[in-house]
Amino acid sequence: MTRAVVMVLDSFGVGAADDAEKFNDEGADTFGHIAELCAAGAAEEGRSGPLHVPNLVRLGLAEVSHGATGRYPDGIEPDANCLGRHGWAQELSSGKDTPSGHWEMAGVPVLFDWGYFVEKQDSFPQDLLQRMVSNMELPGYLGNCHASGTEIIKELGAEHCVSGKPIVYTSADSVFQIACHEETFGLERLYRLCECVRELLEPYNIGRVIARPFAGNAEQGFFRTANRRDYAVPPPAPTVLDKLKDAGGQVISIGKIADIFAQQGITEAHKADGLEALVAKTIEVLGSAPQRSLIFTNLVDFDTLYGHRRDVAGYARALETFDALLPKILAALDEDDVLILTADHGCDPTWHGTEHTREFVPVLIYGKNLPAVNLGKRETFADIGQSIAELLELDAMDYGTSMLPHKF
Ligand SMILES: O=P(O)(O)O[C@H]1O[C@H](CO)[C@@H](O)[C@H]1O
Ligand SMILES: [Mn+2]
Ligand SMILES: [Mn+2]
Repeated sequence: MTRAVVMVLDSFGVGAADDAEKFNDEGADTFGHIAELCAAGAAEEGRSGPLHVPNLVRLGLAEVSHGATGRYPDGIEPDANCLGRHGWAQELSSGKDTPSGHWEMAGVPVLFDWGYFVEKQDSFPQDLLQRMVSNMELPGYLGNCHASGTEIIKELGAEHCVSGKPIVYTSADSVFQIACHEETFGLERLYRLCECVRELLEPYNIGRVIARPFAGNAEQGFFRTANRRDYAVPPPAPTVLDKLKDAGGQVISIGKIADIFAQQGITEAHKADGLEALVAKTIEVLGSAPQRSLIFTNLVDFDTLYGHRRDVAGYARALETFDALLPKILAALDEDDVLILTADHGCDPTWHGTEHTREFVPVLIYGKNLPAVNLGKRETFADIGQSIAELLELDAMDYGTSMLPHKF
Protein backbone atom coordinates (compact mmCIF):
# COMPACT_ATOMS: atom_id res chain seq x y z
CA MET A 1 0.00 0.00 0.00
CA THR A 2 1.09 3.56 -0.59
CA ARG A 3 -0.21 6.02 1.91
CA ALA A 4 1.13 9.33 3.20
CA VAL A 5 1.08 10.03 6.93
CA VAL A 6 1.79 13.60 7.99
CA MET A 7 2.09 14.32 11.71
CA VAL A 8 2.42 17.96 12.72
CA LEU A 9 4.16 18.54 16.04
CA ASP A 10 2.38 21.86 16.39
CA SER A 11 4.94 24.62 17.10
CA PHE A 12 8.07 22.42 17.11
CA GLY A 13 10.51 24.83 15.45
CA VAL A 14 14.21 24.06 15.02
CA GLY A 15 15.79 27.52 15.00
CA ALA A 16 15.16 31.09 13.88
CA ALA A 17 14.24 31.41 10.22
CA ASP A 18 16.23 33.68 7.89
CA ASP A 19 13.47 36.31 8.15
CA ALA A 20 13.01 35.97 11.95
CA GLU A 21 14.18 39.56 12.47
CA LYS A 22 10.96 40.86 10.84
CA PHE A 23 9.02 39.04 13.56
CA ASN A 24 11.29 40.09 16.42
CA ASP A 25 12.26 36.44 16.75
CA GLU A 26 15.97 36.49 15.93
CA GLY A 27 17.59 33.77 18.07
CA ALA A 28 14.40 31.83 18.82
CA ASP A 29 14.89 28.06 18.79
CA THR A 30 12.14 25.88 20.23
CA PHE A 31 14.06 22.58 20.06
CA GLY A 32 17.51 23.99 20.86
CA HIS A 33 16.38 25.99 23.89
CA ILE A 34 14.36 23.11 25.34
CA ALA A 35 17.40 20.83 24.96
CA GLU A 36 19.64 23.49 26.52
CA LEU A 37 17.50 23.88 29.63
CA CYS A 38 17.07 20.12 29.98
CA ALA A 39 20.84 19.59 29.76
CA ALA A 40 21.38 22.32 32.36
CA GLY A 41 19.03 20.54 34.79
CA ALA A 42 16.54 23.41 34.56
CA ALA A 43 13.54 21.42 33.27
CA GLU A 44 13.02 18.82 35.96
CA GLU A 45 9.25 18.91 36.58
CA GLY A 46 7.90 15.42 35.88
CA ARG A 47 11.07 14.43 34.02
CA SER A 48 14.83 14.67 34.47
CA GLY A 49 18.16 15.39 32.78
CA PRO A 50 19.08 15.86 29.13
CA LEU A 51 16.24 15.68 26.60
CA HIS A 52 15.78 12.03 25.68
CA VAL A 53 14.45 11.73 22.13
CA PRO A 54 16.50 8.89 20.56
CA ASN A 55 13.86 7.88 18.02
CA LEU A 56 13.50 11.40 16.62
CA VAL A 57 17.30 11.64 16.49
CA ARG A 58 17.32 8.30 14.63
CA LEU A 59 15.14 9.97 11.98
CA GLY A 60 17.59 12.87 11.69
CA LEU A 61 16.43 15.51 14.20
CA ALA A 62 19.93 16.31 15.52
CA GLU A 63 21.25 16.79 11.97
CA VAL A 64 18.31 19.04 11.19
CA SER A 65 19.01 21.19 14.23
CA HIS A 66 22.68 21.38 13.28
CA GLY A 67 21.79 22.39 9.73
CA ALA A 68 19.29 25.04 10.84
CA THR A 69 21.38 26.62 13.63
CA GLY A 70 25.01 25.59 13.00
CA ARG A 71 25.25 23.55 16.21
CA TYR A 72 23.99 20.37 17.80
CA PRO A 73 21.60 20.95 20.68
CA ASP A 74 22.98 20.50 24.19
CA GLY A 75 22.77 16.98 25.56
CA ILE A 76 21.72 15.42 22.25
CA GLU A 77 24.02 12.79 20.76
CA PRO A 78 23.97 13.09 16.96
CA ASP A 79 23.32 9.90 14.98
CA ALA A 80 25.40 9.82 11.81
CA ASN A 81 23.58 6.70 10.57
CA CYS A 82 20.12 8.14 10.83
CA LEU A 83 17.28 6.39 9.03
CA GLY A 84 15.25 9.28 7.72
CA ARG A 85 15.33 11.73 4.86
CA HIS A 86 15.76 14.87 6.88
CA GLY A 87 15.77 18.59 6.22
CA TRP A 88 14.63 21.93 7.63
CA ALA A 89 12.12 24.18 5.91
CA GLN A 90 11.67 27.92 5.67
CA GLU A 91 8.15 29.38 5.54
CA LEU A 92 7.16 31.39 2.46
CA SER A 93 3.87 32.56 3.95
CA SER A 94 3.70 36.04 5.42
CA GLY A 95 2.48 34.90 8.87
CA LYS A 96 3.72 32.50 11.55
CA ASP A 97 0.25 31.18 12.32
CA THR A 98 -1.28 27.70 12.25
CA PRO A 99 -3.43 27.97 9.09
CA SER A 100 -0.56 29.53 7.08
CA GLY A 101 1.83 26.78 8.16
CA HIS A 102 -0.60 23.94 7.43
CA TRP A 103 -1.87 25.31 4.13
CA GLU A 104 1.70 25.89 2.96
CA MET A 105 2.69 22.31 3.80
CA ALA A 106 -0.37 21.26 1.78
CA GLY A 107 1.02 23.20 -1.18
CA VAL A 108 -0.66 26.59 -0.79
CA PRO A 109 1.47 29.29 0.84
CA VAL A 110 -0.34 32.37 2.13
CA LEU A 111 1.30 35.19 0.23
CA PHE A 112 -1.22 37.89 1.19
CA ASP A 113 -1.24 39.63 4.57
CA TRP A 114 -3.88 38.60 7.09
CA GLY A 115 -5.86 41.22 8.93
CA TYR A 116 -4.77 41.66 12.56
CA PHE A 117 -6.25 43.36 15.62
CA VAL A 118 -3.08 45.13 16.68
CA GLU A 119 -4.27 47.28 19.60
CA LYS A 120 -3.43 45.64 22.93
CA GLN A 121 -6.56 47.10 24.58
CA ASP A 122 -9.89 47.85 22.89
CA SER A 123 -8.63 45.53 20.19
CA PHE A 124 -11.85 44.96 18.23
CA PRO A 125 -13.79 47.63 16.31
CA GLN A 126 -16.84 48.93 18.21
CA ASP A 127 -19.29 48.38 15.38
CA LEU A 128 -18.21 44.73 15.05
CA LEU A 129 -18.74 44.14 18.78
CA GLN A 130 -22.07 45.93 18.74
CA ARG A 131 -23.32 43.82 15.86
CA MET A 132 -22.18 40.68 17.69
CA VAL A 133 -24.06 41.78 20.83
CA SER A 134 -27.26 42.62 19.00
CA ASN A 135 -27.29 39.62 16.62
CA MET A 136 -26.79 37.16 19.49
CA GLU A 137 -28.84 39.16 22.06
CA LEU A 138 -25.97 39.32 24.52
CA PRO A 139 -25.76 41.49 27.66
CA GLY A 140 -22.37 42.81 26.47
CA TYR A 141 -18.84 41.42 26.31
CA LEU A 142 -15.69 41.19 28.43
CA GLY A 143 -12.01 41.36 27.51
CA ASN A 144 -11.62 43.03 24.11
CA CYS A 145 -7.82 42.89 24.42
CA HIS A 146 -4.71 40.86 23.66
CA ALA A 147 -4.45 38.05 26.19
CA SER A 148 -3.26 34.58 27.05
CA GLY A 149 -6.29 32.29 27.03
CA THR A 150 -5.50 30.64 30.35
CA GLU A 151 -4.84 33.97 32.09
CA ILE A 152 -7.96 35.71 30.86
CA ILE A 153 -10.31 33.01 32.17
CA LYS A 154 -8.61 33.30 35.57
CA GLU A 155 -9.16 37.04 35.47
CA LEU A 156 -12.65 37.26 33.97
CA GLY A 157 -14.15 33.76 34.37
CA ALA A 158 -16.16 34.59 37.48
CA GLU A 159 -17.52 37.84 36.05
CA HIS A 160 -18.45 36.00 32.85
CA CYS A 161 -20.43 33.37 34.77
CA VAL A 162 -22.38 36.01 36.68
CA SER A 163 -22.97 38.43 33.82
CA GLY A 164 -23.33 36.05 30.83
CA LYS A 165 -21.02 38.30 28.81
CA PRO A 166 -18.63 36.35 26.53
CA ILE A 167 -14.88 36.94 26.92
CA VAL A 168 -13.42 38.10 23.60
CA TYR A 169 -9.68 38.39 23.02
CA THR A 170 -6.98 38.17 20.40
CA SER A 171 -3.20 37.85 20.02
CA ALA A 172 -0.46 38.61 17.50
CA ASP A 173 -2.16 35.95 15.32
CA SER A 174 -5.00 36.73 12.97
CA VAL A 175 -7.64 35.48 15.42
CA PHE A 176 -10.88 36.41 17.20
CA GLN A 177 -11.12 34.12 20.25
CA ILE A 178 -14.21 33.68 22.41
CA ALA A 179 -14.06 32.05 25.85
CA CYS A 180 -17.35 31.02 27.49
CA HIS A 181 -18.28 28.65 30.28
CA GLU A 182 -19.68 25.39 28.91
CA GLU A 183 -22.53 25.23 31.44
CA THR A 184 -23.45 28.78 32.40
CA PHE A 185 -23.20 30.09 28.83
CA GLY A 186 -23.66 26.79 26.96
CA LEU A 187 -21.37 25.03 24.51
CA GLU A 188 -23.73 25.02 21.52
CA ARG A 189 -24.50 28.69 22.13
CA LEU A 190 -20.76 29.44 22.10
CA TYR A 191 -20.42 27.63 18.76
CA ARG A 192 -23.36 29.63 17.34
CA LEU A 193 -21.74 32.83 18.58
CA CYS A 194 -18.49 31.89 16.80
CA GLU A 195 -20.38 31.21 13.56
CA CYS A 196 -22.04 34.61 13.86
CA VAL A 197 -18.69 36.36 14.43
CA ARG A 198 -17.13 34.39 11.56
CA GLU A 199 -19.72 35.98 9.24
CA LEU A 200 -19.35 39.46 10.72
CA LEU A 201 -15.58 39.26 10.17
CA GLU A 202 -15.90 38.97 6.39
CA PRO A 203 -14.51 42.43 5.66
CA TYR A 204 -11.60 42.08 8.09
CA ASN A 205 -9.61 39.24 6.47
CA ILE A 206 -9.19 37.37 9.77
CA GLY A 207 -7.84 33.80 9.62
CA ARG A 208 -9.75 32.19 12.47
CA VAL A 209 -12.46 32.52 15.06
CA ILE A 210 -11.73 30.11 17.92
CA ALA A 211 -14.28 28.82 20.43
CA ARG A 212 -12.52 28.43 23.79
CA PRO A 213 -14.98 26.68 26.11
CA PHE A 214 -14.06 26.32 29.75
CA ALA A 215 -15.44 24.72 32.90
CA GLY A 216 -14.85 24.93 36.66
CA ASN A 217 -15.79 27.61 39.14
CA ALA A 218 -14.45 30.65 40.93
CA GLU A 219 -13.60 28.70 44.12
CA GLN A 220 -11.68 25.82 42.52
CA GLY A 221 -10.52 27.60 39.42
CA PHE A 222 -11.46 27.55 35.75
CA PHE A 223 -9.92 25.27 33.11
CA ARG A 224 -10.29 24.96 29.35
CA THR A 225 -11.98 21.85 27.99
CA ALA A 226 -11.23 19.73 24.93
CA ASN A 227 -14.20 21.21 23.06
CA ARG A 228 -12.20 23.96 21.38
CA ARG A 229 -13.34 24.58 17.82
CA ASP A 230 -11.57 26.56 15.10
CA TYR A 231 -13.53 28.38 12.40
CA ALA A 232 -10.96 29.08 9.69
CA VAL A 233 -11.53 30.73 6.34
CA PRO A 234 -10.97 28.22 3.51
CA PRO A 235 -7.51 28.06 1.92
CA PRO A 236 -7.13 30.50 -1.02
CA ALA A 237 -6.50 27.75 -3.61
CA PRO A 238 -6.97 23.98 -3.85
CA THR A 239 -4.54 22.18 -1.57
CA VAL A 240 -3.11 18.69 -2.03
CA LEU A 241 -6.01 17.56 0.18
CA ASP A 242 -8.54 18.83 -2.39
CA LYS A 243 -6.59 17.25 -5.23
CA LEU A 244 -6.46 13.88 -3.53
CA LYS A 245 -10.15 13.96 -2.61
CA ASP A 246 -11.09 14.91 -6.19
CA ALA A 247 -8.93 12.06 -7.50
CA GLY A 248 -10.89 9.58 -5.38
CA GLY A 249 -8.33 9.20 -2.57
CA GLN A 250 -9.02 9.36 1.15
CA VAL A 251 -8.07 12.38 3.25
CA ILE A 252 -8.31 11.45 6.91
CA SER A 253 -8.06 14.25 9.46
CA ILE A 254 -6.98 13.49 13.01
CA GLY A 255 -7.32 16.29 15.54
CA LYS A 256 -7.88 19.83 14.37
CA ILE A 257 -6.70 19.38 10.74
CA ALA A 258 -10.27 19.42 9.36
CA ASP A 259 -11.02 22.69 11.18
CA ILE A 260 -7.77 24.28 9.98
CA PHE A 261 -8.72 23.50 6.38
CA ALA A 262 -12.33 24.68 6.96
CA GLN A 263 -13.40 21.07 6.17
CA GLN A 264 -12.13 21.47 2.58
CA GLY A 265 -10.68 18.35 0.96
CA ILE A 266 -11.46 16.09 3.95
CA THR A 267 -13.18 12.72 3.50
CA GLU A 268 -13.14 11.56 7.12
CA ALA A 269 -12.39 13.30 10.43
CA HIS A 270 -11.49 11.92 13.85
CA LYS A 271 -11.08 13.85 17.09
CA ALA A 272 -9.16 12.73 20.15
CA ASP A 273 -8.11 14.54 23.30
CA GLY A 274 -4.41 14.79 24.08
CA LEU A 275 -1.11 13.77 22.57
CA GLU A 276 -1.26 10.06 23.37
CA ALA A 277 -4.88 9.68 22.24
CA LEU A 278 -4.11 11.48 18.95
CA VAL A 279 -1.14 9.20 18.30
CA ALA A 280 -3.24 6.14 19.22
CA LYS A 281 -5.97 7.28 16.81
CA THR A 282 -3.38 7.72 14.04
CA ILE A 283 -2.11 4.17 14.61
CA GLU A 284 -5.67 2.84 14.67
CA VAL A 285 -6.49 4.58 11.38
CA LEU A 286 -3.30 3.17 9.84
CA GLY A 287 -4.75 -0.26 10.51
CA SER A 288 -7.61 0.29 8.06
CA ALA A 289 -6.91 3.28 5.77
CA PRO A 290 -6.99 2.18 2.13
CA GLN A 291 -4.42 2.59 -0.59
CA ARG A 292 -3.97 6.22 -1.69
CA SER A 293 -4.85 7.79 1.64
CA LEU A 294 -3.44 10.86 3.30
CA ILE A 295 -3.58 10.56 7.08
CA PHE A 296 -3.01 14.02 8.48
CA THR A 297 -2.61 14.48 12.24
CA ASN A 298 -2.15 17.65 14.26
CA LEU A 299 -0.60 17.28 17.72
CA VAL A 300 -1.79 20.50 19.30
CA ASP A 301 -0.58 19.99 22.89
CA PHE A 302 3.01 21.02 22.12
CA ASP A 303 1.73 24.46 21.18
CA THR A 304 -1.30 25.03 23.35
CA LEU A 305 -0.31 23.37 26.62
CA TYR A 306 3.43 24.07 26.57
CA GLY A 307 4.65 26.53 23.91
CA HIS A 308 2.17 29.34 24.60
CA ARG A 309 2.35 28.61 28.32
CA ARG A 310 6.17 28.91 28.19
CA ASP A 311 6.43 25.59 30.00
CA VAL A 312 9.84 24.15 29.08
CA ALA A 313 9.62 21.00 31.22
CA GLY A 314 6.10 20.31 29.93
CA TYR A 315 7.25 20.68 26.32
CA ALA A 316 10.20 18.36 27.02
CA ARG A 317 7.90 15.77 28.63
CA ALA A 318 5.60 15.88 25.60
CA LEU A 319 8.55 15.42 23.22
CA GLU A 320 9.77 12.45 25.25
CA THR A 321 6.27 10.96 25.29
CA PHE A 322 5.97 11.35 21.53
CA ASP A 323 9.45 9.93 21.01
CA ALA A 324 8.58 6.84 23.04
CA LEU A 325 5.47 6.30 20.85
CA LEU A 326 7.37 6.72 17.59
CA PRO A 327 8.43 3.03 17.23
CA LYS A 328 4.74 2.04 17.38
CA ILE A 329 3.95 4.52 14.62
CA LEU A 330 6.77 3.16 12.45
CA ALA A 331 5.62 -0.41 13.10
CA ALA A 332 2.12 0.49 11.86
CA LEU A 333 3.46 1.61 8.47
CA ASP A 334 2.99 -0.62 5.47
CA GLU A 335 5.83 -1.40 3.05
CA ASP A 336 5.37 1.66 0.79
CA ASP A 337 3.83 4.11 3.27
CA VAL A 338 5.68 7.36 3.86
CA LEU A 339 5.65 9.15 7.22
CA ILE A 340 6.45 12.86 7.40
CA LEU A 341 7.00 14.53 10.78
CA THR A 342 7.02 18.31 10.72
CA ALA A 343 5.72 21.50 12.37
CA ASP A 344 3.71 24.56 11.34
CA HIS A 345 5.76 27.31 13.10
CA GLY A 346 7.78 27.67 16.29
CA CYS A 347 6.64 28.55 19.83
CA ASP A 348 9.85 28.73 21.81
CA PRO A 349 8.91 28.22 25.48
CA THR A 350 11.93 30.29 26.59
CA TRP A 351 10.98 33.29 24.42
CA HIS A 352 9.53 36.63 25.56
CA GLY A 353 5.73 36.95 25.53
CA THR A 354 3.40 34.05 24.78
CA GLU A 355 3.29 34.08 20.98
CA HIS A 356 4.58 31.86 18.16
CA THR A 357 8.14 32.27 16.89
CA ARG A 358 9.26 32.46 13.25
CA GLU A 359 11.43 29.39 12.85
CA PHE A 360 12.53 26.71 10.46
CA VAL A 361 10.49 23.54 10.89
CA PRO A 362 11.92 20.01 10.83
CA VAL A 363 11.05 17.70 7.95
CA LEU A 364 11.68 14.08 8.89
CA ILE A 365 10.61 11.60 6.24
CA TYR A 366 10.61 7.86 6.81
CA GLY A 367 9.58 4.94 4.61
CA LYS A 368 10.75 1.35 4.83
CA ASN A 369 12.13 1.50 1.28
CA LEU A 370 13.23 5.12 1.29
CA PRO A 371 16.97 5.80 1.28
CA ALA A 372 18.06 8.15 4.07
CA VAL A 373 19.60 11.44 2.99
CA ASN A 374 20.22 14.94 4.28
CA LEU A 375 17.71 17.02 2.30
CA GLY A 376 19.27 20.26 3.50
CA LYS A 377 17.38 23.54 3.73
CA ARG A 378 14.03 23.60 1.96
CA GLU A 379 12.79 26.93 0.65
CA THR A 380 9.14 26.29 1.48
CA PHE A 381 6.93 23.97 3.55
CA ALA A 382 5.20 23.31 0.20
CA ASP A 383 7.92 20.74 -0.53
CA ILE A 384 5.80 18.49 1.70
CA GLY A 385 2.67 18.95 -0.46
CA GLN A 386 4.68 18.36 -3.60
CA SER A 387 6.11 15.14 -2.14
CA ILE A 388 2.60 13.93 -1.25
CA ALA A 389 1.39 14.78 -4.77
CA GLU A 390 4.22 12.73 -6.25
CA LEU A 391 3.78 9.82 -3.85
CA LEU A 392 0.02 9.56 -4.43
CA GLU A 393 0.27 10.21 -8.19
CA LEU A 394 -1.52 13.54 -8.34
CA ASP A 395 -0.88 16.44 -10.71
CA ALA A 396 2.03 18.55 -9.53
CA MET A 397 1.28 21.42 -7.14
CA ASP A 398 2.15 25.01 -8.14
CA TYR A 399 4.65 25.39 -5.27
CA GLY A 400 7.36 23.18 -3.86
CA THR A 401 9.86 20.53 -4.92
CA SER A 402 9.39 16.87 -4.10
CA MET A 403 11.76 15.47 -1.49
CA LEU A 404 11.28 11.86 -2.58
CA PRO A 405 13.89 10.14 -4.72
CA HIS A 406 13.17 10.54 -8.41
CA LYS A 407 10.62 8.01 -9.76
CA PHE A 408 10.11 6.67 -6.28
O1 LIG B 1 -3.50 31.89 24.71
P1 LIG B 1 -4.33 31.01 23.85
O2 LIG B 1 -5.81 31.20 24.03
O3 LIG B 1 -3.95 29.54 23.97
O4 LIG B 1 -4.07 31.48 22.35
C1 LIG B 1 -3.14 30.96 21.47
O5 LIG B 1 -3.83 30.12 20.60
C2 LIG B 1 -4.19 30.83 19.44
C3 LIG B 1 -4.28 29.90 18.30
O6 LIG B 1 -3.08 29.17 18.11
C4 LIG B 1 -3.12 31.88 19.26
O7 LIG B 1 -3.67 33.05 18.79
C5 LIG B 1 -2.47 31.99 20.60
O8 LIG B 1 -2.53 33.26 21.12
MN1 LIG C 1 0.10 25.84 15.27
MN1 LIG D 1 -0.57 28.48 18.74
